Amino acid sequence: MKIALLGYGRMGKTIEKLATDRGHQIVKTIDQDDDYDFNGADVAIDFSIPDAAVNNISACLEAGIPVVSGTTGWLDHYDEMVSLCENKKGAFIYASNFSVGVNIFFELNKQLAQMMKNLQEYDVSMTEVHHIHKLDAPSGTAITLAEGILDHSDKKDWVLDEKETGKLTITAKREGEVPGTHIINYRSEVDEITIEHKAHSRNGFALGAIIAAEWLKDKTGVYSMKDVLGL
Ligand SMILES: NC(=O)C1=CN([C@@H]2O[C@H](COP(=O)(O)OP(=O)(O)OC[C@H]3O[C@@H](n4cnc5c(N)ncnc54)[C@H](OP(=O)(O)O)[C@@H]3O)[C@@H](O)[C@H]2O)C=CC1
Ligand SMILES: O=C(O)C1=N[C@H](C(=O)O)C[C@H](O)C1
Repeated sequence: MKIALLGYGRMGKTIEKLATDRGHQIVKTIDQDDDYDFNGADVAIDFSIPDAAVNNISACLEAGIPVVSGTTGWLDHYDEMVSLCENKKGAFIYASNFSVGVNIFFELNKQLAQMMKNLQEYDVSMTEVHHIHKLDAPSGTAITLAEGILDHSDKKDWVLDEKETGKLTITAKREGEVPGTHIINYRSEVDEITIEHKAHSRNGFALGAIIAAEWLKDKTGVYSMKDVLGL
């Protein structure tokens, strides 16, 4: 498979290594200020920055190239990208987190939230920990987890680093080179339940994105990692 990488930072470079090991070819890396010449790519993978994701995804869809995006912090424009993909009869997957483990964790989180739904004595909160270079907070993964909780809760919204009655608190910590840790805690006066996903490196995110690209290459439509993994 011929891959164009949009964004050639920590994730772009990790994907390059793992994709090459799987027999794929990186035919183009597009970083800031590059033009959108995809050099015959079969598929594009975007791990760039929040401000660039919409232009990058649009350029792929306009060029008829299936696109996998893992960039976080741009989701106010998600519906526009879905419409563009449908208009162009293109192919598009976004995931806040491509690792298989986190996608299992998303399902576990929803099941736990469902079980805790009527147990008013427990208060739920979330903590995410990432490296100091991360531009957005809370993480995209934390927002997906929060949506999974809010769907089964009296809480109406989430708040970042604050406590507000009726809202889910997400605490975002930035420490050293932490690849990504997400913790959900249900606490009552008598006990607490905690579930945690801790990435040991970026390899899980990168491998998941490559698997998504392999899966998407010959399809049209808008998909999620749930479709890719059959969850
Ligand atoms: N969904 C998932 O599974 C995961 C998502 N992420 C997300 O992926 C994104 C990238 O993370 P990471 O690799 O760590 O970040 P980096 O900062 O290491 O890489 C981002 C790269 O994008 C480049 N860039 C800037 N502007 C553009 C542009 N217009 N077009 C293309 N590239 C551009 C930057 O170039 P320059 O340095 O020159 O500005 C940089 O090389 C983040 O949003 C992060 O949250 C990360 C891990 C997993
Ligand atoms: O910026 C990162 O590094 C990560 N970003 C994603 C997010 O915002 O959820 C996924 C992962 O946690 C690493």
